[in-house]
Amino acid sequence: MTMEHGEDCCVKVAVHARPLIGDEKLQGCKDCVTVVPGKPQVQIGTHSFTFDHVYGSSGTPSAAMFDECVAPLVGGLFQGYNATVLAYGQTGSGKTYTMGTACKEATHVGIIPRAMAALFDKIDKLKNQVDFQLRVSFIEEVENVIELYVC
Ligand SMILES: Nc1ncnc2c1ncn2[C@@H]1O[C@H](COP(=O)(O)OP(=O)(O)OP(=O)(O)O)[C@@H](O)[C@H]1O
Repeated sequence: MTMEHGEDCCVKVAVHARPLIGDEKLQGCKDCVTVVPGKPQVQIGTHSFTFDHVYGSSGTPSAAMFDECVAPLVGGLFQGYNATVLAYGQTGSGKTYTMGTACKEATHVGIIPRAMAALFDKIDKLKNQVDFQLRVSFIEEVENVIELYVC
């Protein structure tokens, strides 16, 4: 698939490469994806792939990912822009972890709780000037069953 990217494109693609997890280490798996330092690029074998953003497994990628990719979209909501953030990847690649809907570790806060905190922070600052109405829906596919929650 070819996708135009850059400042002018309204679709941005960020990659979050996760480290090997317990079972993979036990099975002797080796990391095959290398994040190229200083570039939004991953290397697999001799092939390089460039994206809008690439985050490795060190540091606090979800904080940087939120600040660079999602915070501007939360700001845009208050200027009337719509935005969608979706996680795509094969099973076990880290979508739930990255989005933060299964936060078990206090040290890892994913994209959704960060977006909610930023949203309510902004609402709190503007609440004396504007009335806000919030509607939340949450959709998750679990073993081919789609669950939709609307609050
Ligand atoms: N960046 C990361 N650092 C450390 N562990 C991670 C990271 N990303 C994912 N993991 C771990 O990898 C495993 C799989 O991640 P996760 O459940 O988020 O995958 P998924 O893409 O949502 O899978 P599925 O599509 O099957 O629901 C989990 O044990 C998770 O804790």
